[in-house]
Amino acid sequence: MTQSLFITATDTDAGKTLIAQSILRLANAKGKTTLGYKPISAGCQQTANGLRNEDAEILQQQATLSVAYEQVNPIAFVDPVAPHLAAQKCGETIELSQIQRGYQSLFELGADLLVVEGAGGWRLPLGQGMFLSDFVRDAQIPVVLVVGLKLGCLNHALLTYQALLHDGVNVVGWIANQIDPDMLYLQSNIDALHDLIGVPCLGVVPYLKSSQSPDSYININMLFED
Ligand SMILES: Nc1ncnc2c1ncn2[C@@H]1O[C@H](COP(=O)(O)OP(=O)(O)OP(=O)(O)O)[C@@H](O)[C@H]1O
Ligand SMILES: C[C@H](N)[C@H](N)CCCCCC(=O)O
Ligand SMILES: [Mg+2]
Repeated sequence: MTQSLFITATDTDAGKTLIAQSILRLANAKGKTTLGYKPISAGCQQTANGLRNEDAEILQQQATLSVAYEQVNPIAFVDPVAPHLAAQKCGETIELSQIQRGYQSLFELGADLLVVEGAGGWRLPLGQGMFLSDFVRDAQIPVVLVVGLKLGCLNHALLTYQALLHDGVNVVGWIANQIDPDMLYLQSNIDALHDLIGVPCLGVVPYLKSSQSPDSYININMLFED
């Protein structure tokens, strides 16, 4: 049975891709078969093969099962902005049904783990009164919340956690990810997050040099039954 996970965060640039690829690597190392899904990307390069987004390429490369780029990332925009605004500029609308179909087709491949990376934060607007969170809620995908550790993250983390609970999704855990190398009162902030968020912490990732891996700071054992 496929275990799906949706990686959300307190904000864009909080570390969703860093954590998503780490979870894939850790699952691969346990002998699991894996797939990644980045339903919507904004911030793409135009290539001879079409639009390509770095996050989606990373997820595609880390997965053990090989699928076409368009399956990993069906909806892509050039401009690195809110996707529904990029869509508007192109005269397009983002369809929830396309996101759902893409998810279903990957799910049916039967990997042990399917890691889905959001875009921006939890309540990402898709336009027409819809949100990416609607897809996650309806598909009942368990959620991991990445908290980008920087000043202001307590409010962002709590608002996101409250919205997740309000939406009735299964929050399997949260991961603290230090994105500000000089954050003051770092440990006190992490302690406050432990107090505020009522689900397990799956890891605390320090600020990393580009050559360093987050893998040893993350524990995925509780994501799997065996
Ligand atoms: N712990 C860390 N230490 C150092 N740099 C980090 C850390 N976490 C993330 N970064 C860097 O911060 C940037 C944003 O991280 P990342 O791309 O994972 O965020 P994201 O939440 O996936 O963003 P988006 O919303 O664009 O998908 C990247 O350059 C990444 O390498
Ligand atoms: C371009 C960026 N890196 C992300 N892919 C998209 C972030 C959208 C944020 C929308 C918002 O909540 O304001
Ligand atoms: Mg990302």
